[in-house]
Amino acid sequence: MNPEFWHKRWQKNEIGFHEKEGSALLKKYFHHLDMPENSKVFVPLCGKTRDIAWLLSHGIEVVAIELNQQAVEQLFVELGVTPDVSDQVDPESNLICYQAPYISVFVGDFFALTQTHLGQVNAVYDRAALVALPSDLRREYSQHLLKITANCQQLLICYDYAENLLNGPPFSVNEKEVLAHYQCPFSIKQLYYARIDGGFRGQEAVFEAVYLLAT
Ligand SMILES: C[S@@+](CC[C@H](N)C(=O)[O-])C[C@H]1O[C@@H](n2cnc3c(N)ncnc32)[C@H](O)[C@@H]1O
Repeated sequence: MNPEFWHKRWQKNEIGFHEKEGSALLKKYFHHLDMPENSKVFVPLCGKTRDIAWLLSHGIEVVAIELNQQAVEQLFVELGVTPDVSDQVDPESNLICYQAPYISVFVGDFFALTQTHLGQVNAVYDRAALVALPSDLRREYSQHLLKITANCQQLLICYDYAENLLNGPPFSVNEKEVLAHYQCPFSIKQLYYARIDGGFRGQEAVFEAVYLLAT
C-alpha cells in the first residue's frame, strides 16, 4: 500500500477499520501484558483509534505513529487535548510530533521511526497495523518493530480468512504467519480466536485473533 492509498482513505473518510467505541478485545485482554506502574505503550499505525483514550484513562503513557496528519488532528480533537506540534524531530526523518502530557504521536512513516524517537516502551499494542500491510512489507514491519522497541512484549490483534476471500487491507495474517514473524524472540500465546459477529464485507468466514507475545 503506498502512502497515497491511505491518504485517500482518510480524505474520503473511508475508515471502516475505525472502531468508534475502541476495541472490546483490548479492554478484555490488555491485563495479560506485564505492565508496571507508569508504563508506556507504543501504538504503531494508530489512525485515530479510541484505544489511545482507553490506555490514557488507565494511566498508561502512549507513544504512537500514523502516516496521515488529518487522522492525528482528529485524534487530538476527540481526546479533547491541544497538542504542541513540532516538525523539528530531526533533520532526516520528516516526522512531525504532536505532544501533550502522557502522549506523543508522530506523523510520518513508521519505517522512519527509530528507537531514539520512541524512547523506552513497556509494550506494543498492534490492532490492524500488521494486517494493514501487504505481505512483502509485513516482514519488514515486524523486524523494524522488534528493533525499535528492543523486542518488547506485545498484544497483537489480527484477522484470519481464506486467501482469495477478500482483497486486503486488512490482509489475512494467520497463526503460522504470526509465528514466522515473532516466534524469535517471543513465546506466543493465542488468547482469542473467533468468527467476526455479523461477518465482514459480506463474508461470514472471517476470524479475529488476539495474541500475547512475551519473552
Ligand atoms: C487499518 S488502519 C488501523 C488504524 C488503527 N490501528 C485502528 O485500529 O483504528 C491502518 C493505519 O495505518 C496507517 N499507515 C499505513 N501505512 C503506514 C506507515 N508506513 N506509517 C505510518 N502509518 C501508516 C494508515 O494511514 C491507517 O490509518
